[in-house]
Amino acid sequence: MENTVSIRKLSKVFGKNPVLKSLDLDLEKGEFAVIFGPNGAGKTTLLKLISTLTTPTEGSVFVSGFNVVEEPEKARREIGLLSHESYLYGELSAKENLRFFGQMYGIKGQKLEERISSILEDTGLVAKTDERVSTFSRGMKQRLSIARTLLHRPSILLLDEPYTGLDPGASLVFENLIKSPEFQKSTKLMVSHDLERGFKLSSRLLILNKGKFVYDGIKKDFSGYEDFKEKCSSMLA
Ligand SMILES: Nc1ncnc2c1ncn2[C@@H]1O[C@H](COP(=O)(O)OP(=O)(O)OP(=O)(O)O)[C@@H](O)[C@H]1O
Repeated sequence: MENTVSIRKLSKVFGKNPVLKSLDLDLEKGEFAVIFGPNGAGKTTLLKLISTLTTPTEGSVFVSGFNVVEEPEKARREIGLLSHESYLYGELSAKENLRFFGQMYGIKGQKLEERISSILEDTGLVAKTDERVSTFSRGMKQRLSIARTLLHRPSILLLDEPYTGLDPGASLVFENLIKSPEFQKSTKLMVSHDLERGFKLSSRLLILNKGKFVYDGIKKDFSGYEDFKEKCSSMLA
């Protein structure tokens, strides 16, 4: 099976702080993996490295075959990142924001307009299409962030604590979208502190602790969530 994320001997050092220590990871196409781990383990740093927001100290990351350091633009087109940061422009309308991001991802013309209409509908934002984002409620901004993440139909979804910032309505929109046929085939890597939700959604479970994977297994190895919690919670401290 094709690997859509391939990480080799990846290390990241901030100053004198070694945050990620020679990580290896392969994600197969369509896999839904969740990374758990204590505060400061390096989870967000790992997602930032995959999404080209920061660069490795050592090692390599390939996204759908593109080296994130050598071909960051091509790698970025493959990725949708949903995190606490909305990356939206307050002075632009919902549509203008999506146009901006769509163009950045190389989508143009009629195709872009169709994608924008469709994702605004999916996220329940049609009535807000031409309104400035600075006037949006927090929930509306969250919905638009989801739209921005999914607009270019990324093959890889990187989800950094996606539920932390989402209200129940936006959570539902998000879950329905990632379970939809369009995104079922995309590879998903989620970072979460919510063990139960992460366990339920994913097929593969990873635990990162002090910059190293201390567990890498599949959900089927456990009889259920309680079993997972019992066997793995000691690794999360
Ligand atoms: N830009 C940066 N400059 C310096 N240190 C950083 C930077 N970004 C992260 N760090 C440090 O790297 C370590 C790992 O941070 P990271 O945010 O990746 O952890 P995390 O596992 O996502 O934690 P949490 O669960 O608390 O979000 C921390 O010690 C943090 O202070």
